Amino acid sequence: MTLEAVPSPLPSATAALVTELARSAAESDGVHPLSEHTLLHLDGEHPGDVHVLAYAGEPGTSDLAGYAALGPDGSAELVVAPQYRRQGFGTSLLRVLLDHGGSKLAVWAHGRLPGSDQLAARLGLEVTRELYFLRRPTAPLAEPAWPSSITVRTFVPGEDDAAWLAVNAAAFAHHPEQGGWTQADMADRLQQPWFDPAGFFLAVDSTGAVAGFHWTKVHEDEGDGPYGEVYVVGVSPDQQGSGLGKALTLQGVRHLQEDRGLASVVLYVDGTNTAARALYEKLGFTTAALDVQFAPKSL
Ligand SMILES: CC(=O)SCCNC(=O)CCNC(=O)[C@H](O)C(C)(C)COP(=O)(O)OP(=O)(O)OC[C@H]1O[C@@H](n2cnc3c(N)ncnc32)[C@H](O)[C@@H]1OP(=O)(O)O
Ligand SMILES: N[C@@H](CS)C(=O)N[C@H]1[C@@H](O[C@@H]2[C@H](O)[C@H](O)[C@@H](O)[C@H](O)[C@H]2O)O[C@H](CO)[C@@H](O)[C@@H]1O
Repeated sequence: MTLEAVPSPLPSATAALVTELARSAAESDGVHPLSEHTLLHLDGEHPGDVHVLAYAGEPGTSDLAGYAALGPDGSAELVVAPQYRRQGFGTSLLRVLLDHGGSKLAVWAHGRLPGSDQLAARLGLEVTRELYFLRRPTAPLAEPAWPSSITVRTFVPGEDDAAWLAVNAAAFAHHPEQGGWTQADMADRLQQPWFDPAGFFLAVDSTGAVAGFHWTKVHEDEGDGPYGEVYVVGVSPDQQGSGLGKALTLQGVRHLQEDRGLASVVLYVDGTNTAARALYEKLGFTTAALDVQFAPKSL
């Protein structure tokens, strides 16, 4: 076993090995081990990112047994190839993450698969965050009821970027990742094949200011048939409690099931987000899976 910590950028040949390793694990586990953010950061230079590579044999060969990603904020993910499990690769990768991330480390366990709790406990980590994965099969939905003076339109790339970033930052000021999105984070996603401005809704007030948004996403080529996602819904704090979030959510889900003909819609929501969870439960979403983050136990 050989491990090496590599600062971004990752050589493209190595990135391809990591992508294949993640695909193999997802096929075996039924859960993707790496998030959209980590996959986007496999390519290109992202200052502060660290890639940890675990080789069964010599470094630099194609015999990649495991991979871990560590961001400058301490968020991390790790995956061991199915054929290399129970051989200590996960423990070794997690030790390197702890060496580099220290007390800031917050490592995801998507789907909280068997072994993740045991591995975390062995190295003194505890669950510090729960992220619920909800699903709603296509079913009739009410028309959106827009608050007075609010109209809805779709996002115009290159024109609405700054306004969206400002409302997103305000709506998610207390969110560990979403509120900190930059123009670069947005641009990464606008360039993705799944991006569709027709599925990105902006609620604007009588002055034309953006009061809220619902950005939808369609997942294709992920094994099962295509499905939609409530990718992110946000309402400006001064507009919250007026029915806008419900109207925006309805607008996007109706678009996914009626305009895009998708059989189901999913979404992710933090366990502590009582307002959003209440809204989605009311609209018929139910829990399909749970992701957790582990962090070093507080002393
Ligand atoms: C998939 C995702 O994007 S998850 C992330 C969702 N976005 C965020 O968390 C960003 C910060 N929060 C927000 O932007 C808003 O609070 C939202 C989007 C969660 C809700 O938007 P709002 O406009 O406030 O919701 P709205 O007024 O439409 O209320 C709809 C329902 O949500 C629930 N709800 C809203 N606020 C609360 C609250 N503070 N406590 C409990 N339930 C609440 C209620 O069930 C409400 O139904 P009601 O009509 O019976 O009151
Ligand atoms: N509802 C959103 C904004 S608050 C949310 O909670 N996003 C999470 C979620 O993101 C998903 C993840 O990146 C998946 O890999 C990707 O396929 C989905 O499209 C994303 O919505 O999980 C992330 C952790 O894995 C988390 O950082 C986001 O905040």
